[in-house]
Amino acid sequence: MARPKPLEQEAKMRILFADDETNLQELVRSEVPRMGYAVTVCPDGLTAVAALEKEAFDCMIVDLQMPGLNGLQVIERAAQLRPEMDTVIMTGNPSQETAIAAVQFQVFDYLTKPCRLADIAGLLGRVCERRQSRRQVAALEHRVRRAEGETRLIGEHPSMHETARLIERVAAAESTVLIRGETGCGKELVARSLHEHSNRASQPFVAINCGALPENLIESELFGHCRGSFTGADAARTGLFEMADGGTLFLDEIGELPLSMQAKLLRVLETGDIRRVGDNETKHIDVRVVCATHRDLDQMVHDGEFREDLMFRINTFEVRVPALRERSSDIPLLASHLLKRFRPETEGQPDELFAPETLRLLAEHVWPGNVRELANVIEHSAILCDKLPILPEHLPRHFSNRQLRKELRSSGPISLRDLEMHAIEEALERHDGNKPAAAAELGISLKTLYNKLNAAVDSKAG
Ligand SMILES: Nc1ncnc2c1ncn2[C@@H]1O[C@H](COP(=O)(O)OP(=O)(O)OP(=O)(O)O)[C@@H](O)[C@H]1O
Repeated sequence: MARPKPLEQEAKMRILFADDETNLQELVRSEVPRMGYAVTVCPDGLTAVAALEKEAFDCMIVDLQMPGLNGLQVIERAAQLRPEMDTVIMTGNPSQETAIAAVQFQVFDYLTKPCRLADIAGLLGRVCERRQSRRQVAALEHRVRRAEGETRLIGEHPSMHETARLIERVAAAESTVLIRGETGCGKELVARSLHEHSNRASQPFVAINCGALPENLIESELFGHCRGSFTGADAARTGLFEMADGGTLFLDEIGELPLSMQAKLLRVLETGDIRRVGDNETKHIDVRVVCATHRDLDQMVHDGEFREDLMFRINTFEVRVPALRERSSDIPLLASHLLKRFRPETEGQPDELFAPETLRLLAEHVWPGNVRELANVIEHSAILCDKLPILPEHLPRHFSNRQLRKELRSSGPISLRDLEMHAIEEALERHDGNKPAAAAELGISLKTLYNKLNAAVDSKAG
């Protein structure tokens, strides 16, 4: 007999069973709890609706022929009262009418009478599995939303308004879009926003970083493969194009795509047909492709590193996302938005969340890593700060060193040690605060770098 999965047993699925047959009522009342579920048995439709009004159930098994309200009337009412509940029909003679009603109310399944206990158990096991996968999907969606943040482009700078206007205009078109901008400036967010403003919004948005996969894997990642098509292909695999069917495929870092794959991508964009690795058949798919790059694709075309015909195919529309330093007036707004992402309970305006000196330091930074770098800085500060506002001391070390540098400079002639600090800070800024990288560039050990930073702070404190 099928057993419910442990996760669902923990939550103990609640079943509403409605049938006027007393034998079946008795059987269900005594046996279903033994399967690990809580069950409420109702002898007719009216009692079932009354139970639904009072209590929430995970699954309802309902007979179609009952006195008072019949099964379909109960289902109709249940769809209004408990839309989350899964419904199963029980019937002695499944008719076309039943089937149509089943589709209309999105009934999960039906049982044909006389039904055996094993049938009920098997069916409840399937309901469990479905509810469990739905919860897992919802949990994953929640995690993704938390990690990515909401798809809202924050920014009041005219260049961001222009980007937002372009997104709205281009979203409805089916054409491919090329998003250009520096690393971390929000290209993926723009791609998601394009998808959400398009007619495909309810379909999947699938993203891949073309630079993150070795050349030999990228084809199977994009187009899928058949079982046994290469060593290690133990099972067939659906490619990202198929996963995105009906929706949008975001090809990030398109400039990293090897030339051999560029030719294959061009073919897919022209025909809409994909072929899994090792397959002879092609499959037609309906995917809108959005690409992004931080590289100079025109120069790459010129240098023969990127196919010109592919370039023409992907840049029907271009959206340029401005670098953060070009819109530094947006930093307070963005910093507050990101702080609220890391601390969802946070409320308030930028000048309540950040000290004026903190905002000044943030505004002066050049942000080579753009909004992603700002997000890292804000996450760092949010962890260090117990009570808002965020002060300069909560910012990563290289910010407080910048402040220190300014103070040292304005206090008189520059000493050799100040100059050394200046070189260190510049290196840290260039490497986005990455100390090992900065130390390597300066030709000193990491330990020496730490010693010098600590000495600078101590001499200021002293
Ligand atoms: N205008 C914006 N409003 C709110 N959040 C933003 C904005 N721009 C970027 N972000 C956030 O900054 C982070 C980096 O953005 P995203 O991944 O879209 O950048 P990217 O340009 O695609 O980066 P890469 O070049 O590395 O692929 C994300 O957490 C994103 O939510």
